[in-house]
Amino acid sequence: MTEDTSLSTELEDLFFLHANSTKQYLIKLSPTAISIAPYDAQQRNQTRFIAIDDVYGCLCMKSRKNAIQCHLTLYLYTTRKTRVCSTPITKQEKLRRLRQVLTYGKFNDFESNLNEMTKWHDCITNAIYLRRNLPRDIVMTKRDKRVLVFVNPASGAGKAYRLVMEHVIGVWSESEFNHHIVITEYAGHARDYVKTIQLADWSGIILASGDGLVFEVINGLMSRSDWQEALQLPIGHIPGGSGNAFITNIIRYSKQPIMSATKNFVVQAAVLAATHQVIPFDLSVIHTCDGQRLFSFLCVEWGIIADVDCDSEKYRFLGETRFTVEAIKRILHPRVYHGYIDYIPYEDADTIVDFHQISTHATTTDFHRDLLPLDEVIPTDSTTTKWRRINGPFAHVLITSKALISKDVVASAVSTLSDGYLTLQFIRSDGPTRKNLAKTFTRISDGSHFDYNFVEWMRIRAFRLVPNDTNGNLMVDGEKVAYGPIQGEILPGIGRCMGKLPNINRTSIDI
Ligand SMILES: Nc1ncnc2c1ncn2[C@@H]1O[C@H](COP(=O)(O)OP(=O)(O)OP(=O)(O)O)[C@@H](O)[C@H]1O
Repeated sequence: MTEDTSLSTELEDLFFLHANSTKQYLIKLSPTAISIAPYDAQQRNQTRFIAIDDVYGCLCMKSRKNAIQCHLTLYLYTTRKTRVCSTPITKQEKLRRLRQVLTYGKFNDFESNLNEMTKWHDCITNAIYLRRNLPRDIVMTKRDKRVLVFVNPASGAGKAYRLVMEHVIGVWSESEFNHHIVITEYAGHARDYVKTIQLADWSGIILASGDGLVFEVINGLMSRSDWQEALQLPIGHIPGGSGNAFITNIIRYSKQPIMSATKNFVVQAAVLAATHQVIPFDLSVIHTCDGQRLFSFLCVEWGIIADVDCDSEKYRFLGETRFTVEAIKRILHPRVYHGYIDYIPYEDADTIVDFHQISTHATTTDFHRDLLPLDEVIPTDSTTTKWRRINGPFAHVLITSKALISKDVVASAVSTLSDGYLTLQFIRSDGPTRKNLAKTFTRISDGSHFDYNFVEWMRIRAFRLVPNDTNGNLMVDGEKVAYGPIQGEILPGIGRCMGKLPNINRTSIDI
């Protein structure tokens, strides 16, 4: 990494790199980096740099070995290139959690050294805060507010609580991330809770859970009369469920590699939450045949994926593997889904719709730009309306607003968090269905199933899906809803999440 000389250095002083060492280092802090150079001028070519973007926390501690010295510990979460065994030339990007202890003892008494280190601590934490580039409203009113964290002890295989205690609390202590934990006591607890919170008391909401609690909280916030203000609270996610699509999409958007091991994935999400930026994400409004209006952040499933999602509930103890087990069963014994899909194609000009311009007195019914009442037939004459119709029968129907619907299912590879459209994909059941489904499920882990011409897909703005049967599975964000006609419409960029902008020029460090 080359130093950006246009940025002024804010602090500099002499440190040891650990308590026993006698070798001194000149350490400089700038708004973007910390440089560590041997004090001996002849060794200055050994200068190393730590990007502030890689530092998630910094704490002052008394040295246990020397009564007057004070440690300044930097906590880092950084990109490193590691060699992949099978291919000696290729290097793979890995995220590593590291500590760098800087020892300070310039003064002859501990208090003076501590005062100096407190100044360094404040400057470094301020530099981290500024790199987060938070929206003005949050900077002005919420800097010292706590984040409200819901932990669902029933999530996934019942592991969310343990994961939080073992891997999240430590990261948040190191980053001095101000939070308040509520352990949910019953289904619907988080929804009830967010309906009555004082919005001004909190700087965001984090769900340590699966996607079910994310869905519940979004819908709780949308049911408030001040829903517009409520939606301004950024939502974060610690993966604790069997499906953790919300945080997976957030990390994918940041262009970080998504950690495969559960512990590493949880640490990755905890660091991201503690250093988050606020990023918009798309929601869609959904009407179900029993008169409910729901807000979806992820997908509407019909056909094989809905059956896999719903009928794998009995294998919940298997965690994420439950989906694979049920998928194999369903591919071997495929079903046919009769009905039709009406849709409005998405056009690039649609992106100009800005829901934040809706007046503060607007109700959520103002969202319905294209939807008709569910009992009214949609006219699909192409000369008079934008609506189009696709007739079944189908084997697979999926409508998504994000790229991934679970950690290893890339439903639509090009989608981001807020691109202003839904992606409709389907497979008709008039071909070799078993073979087509097997091929699709083999390649859906990276989204390349779209390369098959039997997987039809398109970008849409609104849809109505009408099954002919009266019984079956329809899922919204993994939650089962009433079976029957269902419709929805995209609400571009209306939500805010705790994410990270992709940092294309990000440089790894070497310490
Ligand atoms: N203490 C609790 N006891 C029982 N159910 C709870 C409790 N707290 C929350 N719930 C409910 O558990 C449901 C599922 O939650 P969550 O999404 O966190 O886990 P999951 O189902 O394992 O994950 P996924 O939805 O990804 O499969 C939610 O609808 C939520 O209301």
